[in-house]
Amino acid sequence: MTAAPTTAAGPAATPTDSVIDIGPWSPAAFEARLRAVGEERYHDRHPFNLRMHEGTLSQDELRRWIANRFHYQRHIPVKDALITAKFDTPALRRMWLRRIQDHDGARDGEGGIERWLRLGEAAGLDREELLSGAIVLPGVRLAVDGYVNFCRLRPALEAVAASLTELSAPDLMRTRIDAFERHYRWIEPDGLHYFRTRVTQGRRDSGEALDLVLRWARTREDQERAVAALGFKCDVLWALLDAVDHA
Ligand SMILES: O=C(O)c1cc(C(=O)O)c2c(n1)C(=O)C(=O)c1cc(C(=O)O)[nH]c1-2
Repeated sequence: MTAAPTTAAGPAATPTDSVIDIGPWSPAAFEARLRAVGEERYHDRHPFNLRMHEGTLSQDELRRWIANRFHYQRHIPVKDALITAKFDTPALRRMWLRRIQDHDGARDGEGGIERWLRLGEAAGLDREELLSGAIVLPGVRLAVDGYVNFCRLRPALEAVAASLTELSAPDLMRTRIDAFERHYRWIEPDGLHYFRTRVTQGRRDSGEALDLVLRWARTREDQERAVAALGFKCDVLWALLDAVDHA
């Protein structure tokens, strides 16, 4: 190997040194990096989701997924409460509290958690069994704990960036609704209401979160942390499906 040429002033710049740029990415380049993480690592490519979409999951497999995903759903408002507590303005807290209300509803019998329970019932699962958490797999518990604790411990920028998997979620919801209507007709159609609601909610939530992340990440280091947070969240969703797939 040849050493890099030196000058009297010290080592000369190598071609690699000359392209190192530690300034922040432009907003467009930063957004492209975030979107690329979703395109490469989102769980829509997981083998379990691919099988779901092609219609080859058995009834037991689909029920196992619904029961285990319920564990994720019921923890979303918990992690959103942890994120809300990091904000120091009423406007930000109001924005994030709406997410909690989307899941918990304004009263009993409303909201995303209730709609997910109805999805479970439409698939023949017992509401009390879902609520008991008895059928949650160890790997799913760990993945969900990982996400909640990430949002508990990391700064607001990273916790909000982790939610940006939702940039890819609306497309996945449409694919899923289509697959359920076509291949899994044994599930009562009313049960799909959760997914229909999430198309609009996911688009609005991810748009708001993206605006915040683009605004808050001023340095390259912040931007890289945000990209890494989104990569971590992709791992959470992937690990959850690994556990369901290999059960
Ligand atoms: O079914 C899915 O594939 C899926 C994915 C995601 C996601 O990308 O994190 C969410 C949801 N669903 C969802 O229903 C939901 O409420 C939600 C909240 C969040 C979040 O991180 O704040 N992600 C997701």
